[in-house]
Amino acid sequence: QKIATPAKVDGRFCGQVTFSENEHLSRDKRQERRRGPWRRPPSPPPQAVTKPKEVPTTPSAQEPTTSTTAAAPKTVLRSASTATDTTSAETDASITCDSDLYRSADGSCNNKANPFWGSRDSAFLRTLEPVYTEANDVFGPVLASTVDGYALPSPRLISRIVHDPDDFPDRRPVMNMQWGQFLDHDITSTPVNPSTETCCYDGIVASGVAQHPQVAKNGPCFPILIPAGDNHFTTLETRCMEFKRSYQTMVNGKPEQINLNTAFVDGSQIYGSTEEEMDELRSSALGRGRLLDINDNLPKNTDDVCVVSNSTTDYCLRAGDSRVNVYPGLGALHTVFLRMHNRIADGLAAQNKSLTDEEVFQKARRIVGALLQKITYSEWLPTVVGPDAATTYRLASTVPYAYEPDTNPTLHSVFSTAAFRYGHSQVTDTLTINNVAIESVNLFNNPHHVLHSIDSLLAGILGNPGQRVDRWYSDGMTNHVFETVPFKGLDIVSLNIQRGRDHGLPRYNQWRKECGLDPITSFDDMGRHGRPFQRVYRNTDDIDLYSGALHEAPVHLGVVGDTYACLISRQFEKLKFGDRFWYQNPDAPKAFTSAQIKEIEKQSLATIICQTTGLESVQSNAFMNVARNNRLVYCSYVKPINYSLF
Ligand code: HEM
Ligand SMILES: [Ca+2]
Repeated sequence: QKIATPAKVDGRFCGQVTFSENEHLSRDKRQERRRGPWRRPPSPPPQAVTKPKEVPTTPSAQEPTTSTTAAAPKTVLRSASTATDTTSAETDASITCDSDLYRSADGSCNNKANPFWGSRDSAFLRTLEPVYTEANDVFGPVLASTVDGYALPSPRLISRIVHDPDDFPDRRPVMNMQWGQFLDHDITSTPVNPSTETCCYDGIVASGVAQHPQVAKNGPCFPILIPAGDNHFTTLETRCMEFKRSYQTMVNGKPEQINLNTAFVDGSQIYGSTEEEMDELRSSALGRGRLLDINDNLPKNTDDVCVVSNSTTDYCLRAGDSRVNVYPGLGALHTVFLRMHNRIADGLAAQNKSLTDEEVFQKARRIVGALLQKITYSEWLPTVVGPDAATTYRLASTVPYAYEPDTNPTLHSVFSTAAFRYGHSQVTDTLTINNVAIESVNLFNNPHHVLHSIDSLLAGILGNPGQRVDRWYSDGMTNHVFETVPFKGLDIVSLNIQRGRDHGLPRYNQWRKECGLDPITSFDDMGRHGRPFQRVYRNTDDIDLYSGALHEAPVHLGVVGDTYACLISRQFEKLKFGDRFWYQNPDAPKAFTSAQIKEIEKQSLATIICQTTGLESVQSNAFMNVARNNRLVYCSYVKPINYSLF
């Protein structure tokens, strides 16, 4: 039962986010929208705080380098986040945080003194300064060894030699991976340069150039040139992989990338990261406070590019994050939470006849956000970074909560560019749906199974083992990502390594030191993994973070090694203690009562799947296998939230 793929999906790769003009409202428009009916009238007088100076982009980085390059998007970029945690930004405009009842759609005004911390369009933060080559005002990616000046290995060579396809099933189910992607799309989305140019031009490989000519000029093209001898991309035509550099702004004199999502774990992948997106995803047609649906499924996206094998029954899905179609497991979780929002809205509306559409919507959104935080921190994170890091970084929900206004929740570049991409190693070669193992190439960008087989899809994700986080990847992820034309698929490992270089990310050993770990001084330090690394890298100090960290053995009871556990835990600590609307914050506006928190904490991903699908049972921690200490929850016994408490 293979689903046919169309011959061509237009030049854009699905799952890659670019700016579009209408995504960007002017600040005035945003301010105007922010004054929705649920916003408290400004009494006491609104607190005016300053907005950081609009940061100009370097013409060399952003101006079209060829006639086919699209203009840089018009957007108000926020560098309130500043290049490091400690530097302060210049300011020139102000934003009025006139509402305090609920989270804003774009995450602004969460921190009252620094209203853009964690908001959409913030520049990423740096713990270690970015490293770019600097010549003639061009900041380019570092492509040579800092030790001996030799060219760094091609990302594809690293992928093929170090991260070759192999099969090491984990004890944990596919859901452990799937929550990671769903959560990732709540907190980070880095736009690429909006140019529509095809970077792999005819003859680029045959000409023998080391890099695309635009690299020296900081143009958008930075395609991955594949060395001869590749076992999959063998022809001159296929030995070039499309890659556009990320959109850049300038922060403290250096290029910086930006985040299109709200940093907070606030359900922005469900609700959108702007007021406009949120408005478009809502509907009161079937009752107050609901999200738009089509027969309890996600609504239609007419702008996206996805595989629609049967246009009468299938359509591209729409959600708060544009990448919803990339993988069916992801679309399934989006559907579960869309349904959960609508169940909650119906429950609240039935309980309280006087609530307006707006009030029901915001209350339901707040409960869904709390559920996401509870599941992420209490059920999922300890299985990823292990219970020790969860304790060290105060991630457990049993730690008494006190909001820290000096904690900046804005995402760190290293987290989005490398550490949190560890989950690509967990992706399996197939998903079993209706008893058929379907290959990745027929899963990417294909909403069919989400629309027609969600129960079977989820049962497979909960019941089948995922892959271990290790240096080995599935063939689907290294040779066939978003493939619609044979041998024109992408390699996720190559993209991740190239992205690290695009963003000027310091190298693996520097991050080990930053995390208080010993640097790797000899390939022998890497044990049996040293040999493949030595085949591609000349020096251990050249190893790219994304690649190097994946040779580490997992931490006790977690899936990632020490370096990623450190980088991931640090970020989640900030996302918790830097979130004024954190569900356990007793001082949050409209703070949940302890009875309400208890009621929320009774729910789990298992009970939520139970309430929104036809499954009969789900293991109580959905991220671990069924075991004596992880028994099945029988869905017929699951009680919905007691809405009378809210
Ligand atoms: C299930 C299949 C998945 C596919 C097909 C997929 C695909 C992709 C692609 C194509 C990119 C952009 C790469 C680039 O050009 O830089 C990306 C980025 C990323 N992925 Fe995945 N991914 C998957 C699963 C996951 C999982 C399980 C996680 C985490 C546990 C994850 C975390 C990330 C992160 C953090 C980014 C960077 C996001 C940003 O800021 O833009 N992905 N993924
Ligand atoms: Ca978010």
